Amino acid sequence: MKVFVNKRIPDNGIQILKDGNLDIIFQETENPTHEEWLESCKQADIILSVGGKNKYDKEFFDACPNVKAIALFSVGFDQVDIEEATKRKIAVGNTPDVLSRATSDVAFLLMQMVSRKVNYNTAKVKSGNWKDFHPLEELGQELYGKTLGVLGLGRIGFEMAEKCKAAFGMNIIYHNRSHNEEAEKELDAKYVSFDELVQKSDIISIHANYTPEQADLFNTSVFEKMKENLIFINTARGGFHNEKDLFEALISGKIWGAGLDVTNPEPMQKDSPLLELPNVCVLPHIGSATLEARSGMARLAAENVVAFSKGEKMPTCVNPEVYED
Ligand SMILES: NC(=O)C1=CN([C@@H]2O[C@H](COP(=O)(O)OP(=O)(O)OC[C@H]3O[C@@H](n4cnc5c(N)ncnc54)[C@H](O)[C@@H]3O)[C@@H](O)[C@H]2O)C=CC1
Ligand SMILES: O=C(O)C(=O)CO
Repeated sequence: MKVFVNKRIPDNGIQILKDGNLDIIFQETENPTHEEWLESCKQADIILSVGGKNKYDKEFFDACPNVKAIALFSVGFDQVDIEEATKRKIAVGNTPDVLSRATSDVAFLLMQMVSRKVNYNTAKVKSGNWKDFHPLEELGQELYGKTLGVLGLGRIGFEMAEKCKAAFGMNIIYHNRSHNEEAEKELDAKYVSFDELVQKSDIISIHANYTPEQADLFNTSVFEKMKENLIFINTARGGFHNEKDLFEALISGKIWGAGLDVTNPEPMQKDSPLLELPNVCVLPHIGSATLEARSGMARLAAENVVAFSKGEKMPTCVNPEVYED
């Protein structure tokens, strides 16, 4: 079978594909146009897909009837119309668990960077604007004993809550599709409604899976209900927050600060007004960017490809219904 790999992935993944006797098609150009990418997809039976830019929807499946499976190099699968893929019996795999530590580390890091305005303060030193010690300047806020609100307490949300509890003795509240009994037992996490989460949290960290129905979930009417000291952290997907509304909430003092690893659009425009604010820290979607996580992702994605090519079930399949008769 032919597998199309649209970006270079760690060597351990390529080795697994070679050992699985797959015929590998690599993307020839560094920044392919949509048409160039689509042409390569048309030749493949399986796509090993890196990045969130390429969408796998009805239009794509119609254009590439030969494609039988998609192995994503990500745990998030919002770039795929899963319902449509399942209808066509196209198996979709993702890369859970191996990146939970790295991604929750980034959420934890952003929370601390924002709480002490690290971004702004390092820029101050670099620009020569560090003048003198002042008792009233550059005051941050401490995180000890605060309430962390997790939206989407799954694999990554759990690890973020665990770190916040261990490091800062935080109270954990969460809103999820269902109760997370492990978190309730081990972290004393309390299930709350979305409204309660918004009103009671000192820090909100988003770790839910994104769907288009949740676009702009965090908008002015939601920011208005938050505490004034609220630190907003999004490492899930940029579509969850409305960037303009977030900016307004920050400059009007409705909330205190924001740390983003994901933006809408990505990459963020370099003239985004958010980048001018002292209590904001933006990272370029680096949640899973560690050697360890990326090699785990390469392994899982390649194993999904090989399993599918042998007629076996993908080990980490998003839509296992495709294997039912
Ligand atoms: N910044 C980065 O580099 C990375 C970002 N991510 C993002 O993190 C997300 C979460 O990953 P995992 O923790 O592995 O997924 P998961 O599936 O283990 O956890 C997500 C949880 O969110 C819940 N959920 C979904 N929609 C919800 C809603 N509207 N309200 C409340 N709860 C909701 C689900 O029930 C589930 O418990 C991914 O889908 C991806 O978008 C993942 C890895 C790296
Ligand atoms: O895995 C994901 O969903 C990412 O966003 C990148 O690792």
